Amino acid sequence: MSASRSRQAAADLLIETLDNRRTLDEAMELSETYGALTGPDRGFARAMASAALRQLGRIDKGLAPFLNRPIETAVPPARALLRVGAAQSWILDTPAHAVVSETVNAAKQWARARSASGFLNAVLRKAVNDRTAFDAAPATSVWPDWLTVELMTSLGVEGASALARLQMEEPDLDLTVRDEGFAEDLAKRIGAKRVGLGSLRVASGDVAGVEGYRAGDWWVQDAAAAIPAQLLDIEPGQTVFDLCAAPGGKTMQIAAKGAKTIAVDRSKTRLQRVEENLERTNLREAVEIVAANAETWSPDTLADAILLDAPCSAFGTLRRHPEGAWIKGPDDIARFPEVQLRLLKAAAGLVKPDGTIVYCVCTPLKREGADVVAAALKDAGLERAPITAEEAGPFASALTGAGDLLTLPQDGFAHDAFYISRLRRTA
Ligand SMILES: C[S@@+](CC[C@H](N)C(=O)[O-])C[C@H]1O[C@@H](n2cnc3c(N)ncnc32)[C@H](O)[C@@H]1O
Repeated sequence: MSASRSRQAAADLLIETLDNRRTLDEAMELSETYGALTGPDRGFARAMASAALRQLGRIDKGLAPFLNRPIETAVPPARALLRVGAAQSWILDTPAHAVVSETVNAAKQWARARSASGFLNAVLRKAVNDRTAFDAAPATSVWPDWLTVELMTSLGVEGASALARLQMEEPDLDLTVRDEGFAEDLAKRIGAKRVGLGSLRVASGDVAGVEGYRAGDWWVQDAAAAIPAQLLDIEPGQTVFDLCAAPGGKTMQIAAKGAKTIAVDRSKTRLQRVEENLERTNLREAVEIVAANAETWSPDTLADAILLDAPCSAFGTLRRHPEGAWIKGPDDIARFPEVQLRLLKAAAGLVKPDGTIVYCVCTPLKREGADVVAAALKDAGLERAPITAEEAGPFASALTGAGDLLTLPQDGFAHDAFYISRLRRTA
């Protein structure tokens, strides 16, 4: 019974994400079937849903030979259970008899799926014995076709393929340590590897169980996401604006360097996360939190430095949030370059002459990275302050000819894809 409940919960998570266009984190909050599970059943349900989302396009290609209609035409519970069954067999190596019997049982016990149980049984019995089409599907078919074209246009065929292969692996957990001086010691105690510019890496798992969580000694932040704030080169006491700050990963880095930090975000809900994160890490007093649109916000003083982590398509974080490839479409991401350019131009007016702006986006799409920076350099009173190989350290191979960073799998260890440019106000 509990084995089939975990299959039903995994399928429910897929319906919440793919049909109702929510993130997997939101789905796990909302799904009552998932919420009712405990212990290993809950962990297995999450693992099945996560594996299915991570390789969704390949799974659909793998199932296609056993279906006489496109999978999209199946009713949502049947479609979701098919994908859950395939993910168990082809990715999680669940024994064939358990895949078929427990996934079909899940359908029989689920009113909305009951009528599809015979169909599921027939398809899954074939699928567990034949993964040929799944194995033959190219890595880039983890994404919908339109996104593969987008990523190939920005990164080339090999670059996009490398990103897709990375998405198929379960990512580790990266931590940023509040007090850099304790990083080495903490790394030893929790058995972490040092990666990037001072991040610690542990296997993914229960975050709150890692030593130092409650004391606020560290926070979760991908090794590439930790770079932008490091490039600000802040002196203690300087005024730094963190525009687009929530949930506050980079705000904490800036505050931990002793800067007078103003964290601006237009989402009051997301600013609550900033507040919680600052409280937990004992950095709350160093930061003023402002709910405002950074395009029109007019503070009393100019900043010594600004970090602008602009809203973006977030396709550089698909290995952590693979559902992003399926719940966003071309129309959802079309507006970003204009918004990013407006925010960058606004930032140029908020920093002192000679002051630094670090612009970053967690996407490898050229039109949200290099193209936005090129447009701002034309008429926003900014010049590039190229990032040096010494500053980039293990990310040096990610430096562009112009001195920006585009962090991709080429750096030799897995991390998110970010575009980062450092600019200076000229007058
Ligand atoms: C990529 S996230 C920022 C992540 C954050 N810097 C961190 O490291 O944790 C982008 C943020 O921009 C905010 N945002 C989008 N448009 C904005 C605007 N016009 N003004 C201020 N914040 C904005 C969103 O609410 C979102 O929280």
